[in-house]
Amino acid sequence: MPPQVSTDETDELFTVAADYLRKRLTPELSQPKVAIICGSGLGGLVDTIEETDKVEFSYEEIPGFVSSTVPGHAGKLAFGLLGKNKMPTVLMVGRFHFYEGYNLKQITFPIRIFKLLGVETLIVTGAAGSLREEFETGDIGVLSDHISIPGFCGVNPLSGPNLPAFGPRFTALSDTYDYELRVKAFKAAQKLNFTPGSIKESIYCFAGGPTYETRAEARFLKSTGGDVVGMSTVPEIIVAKHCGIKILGLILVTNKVVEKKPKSADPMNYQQMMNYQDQEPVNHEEVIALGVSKAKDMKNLVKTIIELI
Ligand SMILES: O=P(O)(O)O[C@@H]1C[C@H](O)[C@@H](CO)O1
Ligand code: HPA
Repeated sequence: MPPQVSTDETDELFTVAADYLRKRLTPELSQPKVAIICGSGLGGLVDTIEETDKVEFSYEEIPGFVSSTVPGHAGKLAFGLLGKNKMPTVLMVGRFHFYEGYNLKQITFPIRIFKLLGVETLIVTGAAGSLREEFETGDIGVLSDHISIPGFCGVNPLSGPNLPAFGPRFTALSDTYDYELRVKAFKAAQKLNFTPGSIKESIYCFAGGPTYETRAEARFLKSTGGDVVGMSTVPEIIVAKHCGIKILGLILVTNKVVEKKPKSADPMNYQQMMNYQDQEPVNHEEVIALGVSKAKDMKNLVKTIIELI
């Protein structure tokens, strides 16, 4: 049974967890340069590494890791070589979410382990709902910025004592999303002949979940300037930025966020105007199914980006 994480114990556990993994890996795999976090339904990204090289650890066996409790998040760490350039890579096949009851230190614990192992680039993937007409289901968003709704209320993974070994007390987030990596994402999409316009720069709104948005919340989020909304991604990105890892965020648009009222409603017909039920509510099964159906595109995209690094 691995030690359980409490916020106070976490600091020493970074070294314990990194040593645990290092001791069980070949020198080639124990110093990954790239880490990938697989979002809902995107666990298939693990197939981008060759089966022959792959070494996997279930989260339950790694000191300090909590468990993935959400369907579509397998709960294992996979090490291997990825792409033609055989990039040493670690994949989190399944992530942790705030709404699972974990604190932000627990959710972001793996990021500092990656830093200790030598990771220089983090590719975060996730599912998100579209807040904009022009963001269609199945589109891929390349994150250019984010808005952390919990962050405005002081819910931030860097709250509490700073860990100077990893980074400064105050971290600027104005240039969080690496320019070169964003360009590489678009180059890779072009190389793969993705439909023009199906990959777009996007601003991600982080909401705590697990509830999807009310119509009024959706309207509020649209007014903030965000393009997509999801329940993850930002905590990991903040901690990666704190410790100087380069970041690329890739979002799969799995659904459209609810509309205020039916578009077709006749303003003179109160029965139509008050009937909000004509849009199917979003559900997690649909989110996973979309992820699985786009898995091949996401895999090819990530692999091609890494070959351009
Ligand atoms: O882990 P991600 O952000 O990919 O998953 C999204 C957010 C919730 O976990 C879930 C809701 O359907 O999908
Ligand atoms: N809202 C929040 N999180 C999500 C959504 C959504 O519509 N879709 C996938 N994750």
